[in-house]
Amino acid sequence: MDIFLKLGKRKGGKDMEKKEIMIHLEGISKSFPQKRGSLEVLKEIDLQIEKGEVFGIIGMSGAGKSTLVRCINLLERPTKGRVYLDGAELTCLPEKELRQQRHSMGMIFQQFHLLMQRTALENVCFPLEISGVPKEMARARAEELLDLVGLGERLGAYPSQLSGGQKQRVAIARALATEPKVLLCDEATSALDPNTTAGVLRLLKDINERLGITIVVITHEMSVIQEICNRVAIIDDGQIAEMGGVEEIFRAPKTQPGRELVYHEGARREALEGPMENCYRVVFRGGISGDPILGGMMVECNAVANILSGNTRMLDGRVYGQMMIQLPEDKEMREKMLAYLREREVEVEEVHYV
Ligand SMILES: Nc1ncnc2c1ncn2[C@@H]1O[C@H](COP(=O)(O)OP(=O)(O)OP(=O)(O)O)[C@@H](O)[C@H]1O
Repeated sequence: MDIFLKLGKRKGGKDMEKKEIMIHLEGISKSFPQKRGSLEVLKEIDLQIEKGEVFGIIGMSGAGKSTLVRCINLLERPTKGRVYLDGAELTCLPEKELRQQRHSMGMIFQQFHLLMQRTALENVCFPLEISGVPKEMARARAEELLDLVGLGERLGAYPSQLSGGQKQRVAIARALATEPKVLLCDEATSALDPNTTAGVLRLLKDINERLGITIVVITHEMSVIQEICNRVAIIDDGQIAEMGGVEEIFRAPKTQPGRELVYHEGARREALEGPMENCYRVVFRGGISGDPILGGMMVECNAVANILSGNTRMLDGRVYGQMMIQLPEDKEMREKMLAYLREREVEVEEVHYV
């Protein structure tokens, strides 16, 4: 298998770069038998995740995200296709060797899955003990990892004595115990409040940067993707609808599932509010509080835009603002206003619901 992916020319003008691939899914399909026939949950998924990147997989409920992540570590056997990890095919391995390879993939879950009768330290020691690491060594490594996740002072605490965010930190330390190449995160922050979520995401990013571990983030929340991922695949009905850089997809999603996730965080507003006329999504560099471009447009054109919603996002260290606006019915006036925005390098796209 070719484990190098040619990326082509990048924005900064760098020449062709070769990136090594950590996870390669080739034509993955998965069906579950039903009383009558079968349910096709994944359909011919092709995906390459580079070494050292934080890759997001996003989709609405039932899209097949969890099944996909379980096919990566082969907790679920794909019906068709091959899975490669760091150049080695996993799908052809006998169960014993596969168990060995699974140590290269740590996983964390929404519900933490900690052993409630064991302390934080014992939870982290557990995978080391079952893989035969001597007790003292396991303990030393577990202490080091709990320190890394900010719980160096809570080694003796039981899960019931820890907050949700702390439990997830223990789970992260446990997942790192076997020194995996990849960390799979299945809705790891979905049970946490926004502040705790931000802390856990910062920790994951830090682990990615410090340890160079490839991270795969499964989520239904675009804000999670925007916070830490480099690239994202949007899954819809068991297929990849769209894939690309997070910034690129935020600025101009190309597919309907992509637009629903970016514009409305996955809520199907169309069904709730019905179509609207003359509505546009505008994306500004530098956030929406900086240059008063919309104000300038209204003064210059002597017409009013109805501001329907707006927010600011930080993507890869750069600030972007997005707004949903409604422009006047008069076509000539609308075009004048749109031209004003486009001249100022604001990205504008007509939307049919907000
Ligand atoms: N073991 C199974 N047997 C039968 N059907 C399954 C099984 N696992 C998943 N499914 C079905 O596959 C579809 C996709 O489920 P999956 O959990 O992968 O989606 P998801 O995108 O992770 O959704 P959610 O975020 O709601 O968990 C669903 O219709 C689900 O009922």
